[in-house]
Parts: sequence; C-alpha cells; structure tokens
Amino acid sequence: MPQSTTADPATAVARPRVAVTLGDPAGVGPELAVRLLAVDSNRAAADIIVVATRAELDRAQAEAGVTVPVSDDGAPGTVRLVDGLDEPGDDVPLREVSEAAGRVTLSRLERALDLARAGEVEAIVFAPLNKTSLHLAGMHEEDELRWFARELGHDGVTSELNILGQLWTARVTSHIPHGEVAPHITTDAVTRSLGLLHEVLRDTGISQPRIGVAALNPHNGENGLFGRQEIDEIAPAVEAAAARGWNVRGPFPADTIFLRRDEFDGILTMYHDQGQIAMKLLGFDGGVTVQGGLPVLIATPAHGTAFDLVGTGRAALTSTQNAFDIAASVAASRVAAPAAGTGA
Ligand SMILES: NC(=O)C1=CN([C@@H]2O[C@H](COP(=O)(O)OP(=O)(O)OC[C@H]3O[C@@H](n4cnc5c(N)ncnc54)[C@H](O)[C@@H]3O)[C@@H](O)[C@H]2O)C=CC1
Ligand SMILES: NCC(=O)COP(=O)(O)O
Repeated sequence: MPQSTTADPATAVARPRVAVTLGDPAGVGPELAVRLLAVDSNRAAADIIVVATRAELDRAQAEAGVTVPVSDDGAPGTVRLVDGLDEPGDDVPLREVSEAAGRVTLSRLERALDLARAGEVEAIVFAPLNKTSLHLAGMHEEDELRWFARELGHDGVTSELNILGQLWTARVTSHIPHGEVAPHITTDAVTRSLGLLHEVLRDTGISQPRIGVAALNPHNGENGLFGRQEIDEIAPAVEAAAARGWNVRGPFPADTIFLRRDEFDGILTMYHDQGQIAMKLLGFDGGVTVQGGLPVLIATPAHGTAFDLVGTGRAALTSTQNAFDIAASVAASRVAAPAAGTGA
C-alpha cells in the first residue's frame, strides 16, 4: 500500500500502516479480528491491510455479525485485502487443532512479514494462533516468536513482552518444558533479557526504567537452601546492570513481586507462567503480547484460540483492541521518525 497522506500536501502527514491477520481459522481469531476492524475509530487510526481472502473475511463477518468496509485501494474509512492468497480448502475443522489450520495461519503470517519487509506496513497484529497447529503445519521452532525471528533473519535477543496497562514484563525462558528452565537461568541469559526490557522501556519514553527481577526458586532461594540460581546467576546480572547505572533491583521472591508492581515499569520473570499467571489474574481481558526484539512491531492479544468460545460471541475484544492500539501507536511513531526502532 503506498503511504497515504492527508489531502493538503503542505500539511501532509503520512499515516501509519498496520497488517492484520485473522489468526487460526479454528479459533476465536477471525471473529475478534473482524469485530476489531468493524470499529470506525480503528480504521481511522491507521491504514489497515487485512491478510485474508474475501471468503475468509466474509465467513468471519457472518460469524461475528459485523460488517467491515472494504475497498480495493484502502480508501479512508475502509480496509484493503491483500491479493493472491490461496483459498483455504474446506478441510479446516473448527474448534480443534489441525495441520490445515496451521497451514492457513502460517501462510497469512508469512504474507504479513512480506508486507513489513517490503516497507508496506510498519506493524503487524495477529489474532490468536495455535502453536500445536503451527507445528503440525511444519513450524520447527518452539513458537512463533522464534519462527518470526528466523523469517526476519534476526539473531539478536528476543522475548515475548507481556503488557498490561503501564506494566511490561519480559521472560528469560519461554515456551520450554519446566524441567529445562533452571539450566537456562544463567547470568548471560538474565543480562540479555534485562538489556532487552531496559531498551524497550526506554523506547516507550521512560528515560530511566525501573525494573524488578523475579527469583526462580521459592522464597528467593532461601539463601541458597532451595536453589542457588538467585545467588550464582541472577544477582550478578542485576549487579552488572546496576553498575551500568540502570535502575534494576532484585531478585525478589516471585510470589510477591507483582504485589509491589507499582514500584516498577517492568518486571523480568524467569519462566512463562511466573509472569503470565500474575498478569492474567491482574487483567485477563486486557493483556497484550508483543514479540520483543524483532525489527518489526508485532502484537497480539495475550489470550489464545479459546476453542470453547468459538461462535458464542463471548470472547472479549479488549486484548485484541489493546494489541491494535499498541501497533497503531508504534506504527505512527515509526512513520514520524523512521529511524527510531523500539526493539519491541
Ligand atoms: N495471541 C496468541 O496467538 C496466543 C496464542 N495462544 C495459543 O492458544 C492456544 C490455546 O491456549 P490456551 O492455553 O488454551 O489459552 P486460551 O487463552 O485460548 O484459553 C484459556 C481460557 O481463557 C478463555 N479465553 C480466552 N480468550 C478469551 C477471550 N477473548 N474472552 C474471554 N475468555 C477467553 C478461554 O475460554 C479458556 O477458558 C495454544 O496453542 C496457545 O499457544 C496462547 C496465548 C496467546
Ligand atoms: N502467540 C503469542 C503467544 O502465544 C504468547 O503467549 P504467551 O506465551 O505470552 O502466553
């Protein structure tokens, strides 16, 4: 999509451009995506390219009972559909994992990445996908973040960033079995994740982000009685960050660090559920996941495909809306200052 501007060239302001995918066709993604796109203020906030076929969009609209204005050229107030996507066959079963659903999901994400690589969008929002279906369809990485990184040729630090209101979290480990977490908690790994979270928070405009670091073991390791990662691995990384002048503190007991969240702009957790249980209890409906560290801003709701809710109309839109708001806002800032990257 060529970059559109306001009508008067003298005051021309380029508009942010966001690609939106419908996510896994078996889950709540399509209905949430069209509900998002049906909101006038969303289409006013950015030029939106929907990475779906007309048939996919129509199915989702019928399911959700909404209408999304579409035009060939993405005229104001409308969205544009990408061309040339294969029609999914009718072999995609609803409310379950399948290779067919994974294939459709991956192909739409690939196309969204193409748009970003071609400079046609500044950000991507994807509706929830299902990692099992992606694996069945041939994704070899443990999750879509590592898949995005490979597709984009990015070999730097990455972490899912989970965002609720003003609070951002990053993780040292993510989608790996629990039994493999402890060996991954090294000073290097904690240092890298701290660096990512610090930079991301700085890019949100916080000049000296306050970061709290969670412990791995019960009661902060109880002075080494319940594990030594706090003493041997985490504390040295925190001390090194503090020595650089960063406002980083910890490790703190993981079961209470979120109770003192007002002290922090960001919290670094050691594994997936340490942060996500807290964040989802604090605000299940609003959470957003950003694929942190990538050169392209990619955001998605923190919840998943919710097969149990498909077609019930009970899936809450707020997380999808918040993901879009973050994407549109970062896209707008990249349009305004193209050289600035958020790392997020
Ligand atoms: N944005 C994304 O692409 C995400 C994808 N996933 C993937 O989704 C799949 C299913 O994951 P689950 O752990 O079962 O989590 P899930 O979030 O799909 O479902 C967990 C529970 O939350 C409820 N729920 C989910 N979304 C909701 C909404 N919008 N409104 C109200 N209730 C909602 C569901 O009904 C279910 O009871 C997995 O493959 C997972 O990897 C998980 C999180 C984010
Ligand atoms: N697709 C995004 C995703 O699955 C992130 O979810 P989570 O690992 O933050 O629960």
